[in-house]
Amino acid sequence: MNGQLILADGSRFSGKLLFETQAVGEAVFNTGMTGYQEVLTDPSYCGQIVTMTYPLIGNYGVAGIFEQARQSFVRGFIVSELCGDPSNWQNEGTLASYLKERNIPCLYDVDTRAVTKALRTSGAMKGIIVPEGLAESEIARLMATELPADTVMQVTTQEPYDMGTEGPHIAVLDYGVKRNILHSMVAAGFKLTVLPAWTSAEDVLALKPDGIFLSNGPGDPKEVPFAIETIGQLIGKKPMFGICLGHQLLALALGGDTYKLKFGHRGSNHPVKDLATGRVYITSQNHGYAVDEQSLDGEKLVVTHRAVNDGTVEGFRHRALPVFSVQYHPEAAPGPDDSVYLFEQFLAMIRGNNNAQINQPA
Ligand SMILES: NC(=O)CC[C@H](N)C(=O)O
Repeated sequence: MNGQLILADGSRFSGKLLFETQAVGEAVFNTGMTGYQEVLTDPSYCGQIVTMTYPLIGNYGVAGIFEQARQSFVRGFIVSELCGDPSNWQNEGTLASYLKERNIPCLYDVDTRAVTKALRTSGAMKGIIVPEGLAESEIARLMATELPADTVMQVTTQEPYDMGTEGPHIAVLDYGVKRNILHSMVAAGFKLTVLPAWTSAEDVLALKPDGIFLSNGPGDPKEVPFAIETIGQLIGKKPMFGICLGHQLLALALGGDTYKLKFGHRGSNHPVKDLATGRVYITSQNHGYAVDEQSLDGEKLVVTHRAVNDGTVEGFRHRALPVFSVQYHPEAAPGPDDSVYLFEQFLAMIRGNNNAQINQPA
């Protein structure tokens, strides 16, 4: 069945619908050559229609080990060639059946290069996926649908749970945490209690944790004011580490500001410079917002990492307190593991070395 991706600026891109469906979301693009299943299950994509720029998707199939959350939260998936004949020793099925079983709207055989050029030129914007021939009045109605603002509440865990058996105890505030962040922390030597996003500062501290972790997650950080307030109450009480949405919320809680990037950073090969050493790391990223450098209080905070492509803030730390965060994803999945050392840096910080700056061995 033929279908279309229609963007809010009126541009239309044709393709084939995997099954009859309609979808509304923010249209974005991801430049990863692999990792489509991790993208589909990364809760940070909640509410978005993701276009994969790599022209062949599905070529190594799907497998349970790649899942990053209890379910997919993407609103739609746009690909060029959808491979129906995967080959990989871990393969458990085709991407097409995976998408159908989970009811994830997919438009394939699309000129994804044209979609990406449109989003790069005009910026990320609302998009809809519709069957060809849908009445224009219905298209206008779908396009007018409000995008949800409560995405963190949709993705966070409903109940606390524990992971790991030994090491310092970390309270993880789950705003949409990717499983590989949790696995990376357990591998680094932490014991975790993962908490719903709405957990109060009092309840976090009642666990007597050795440190607090602020997770990645979907949406505009300013749409989660309760999290900013809770983080504000926790700063200085325990060592703290934030990733992606956690980094943005930490900046807001410290009096800084965030803004929306034109088309964001999504992919597995984004260069980031560590400003202390001059070393460049290749990182996995997925964000549409960034911390405004000018808004950070230079007396208290120092920018530690910067994106090489556009110079935006990729990390900062507190000058006096054991508090730091990064915009990129050190756990990768998919992507290079250049930055997993940050979990060890957090461990060293908790063990009392507040100025821990552990760099990846040469
Ligand atoms: N991966 C993330 O945590 C994304 C953070 C935020 N939702 C953004 O788009 O910027």
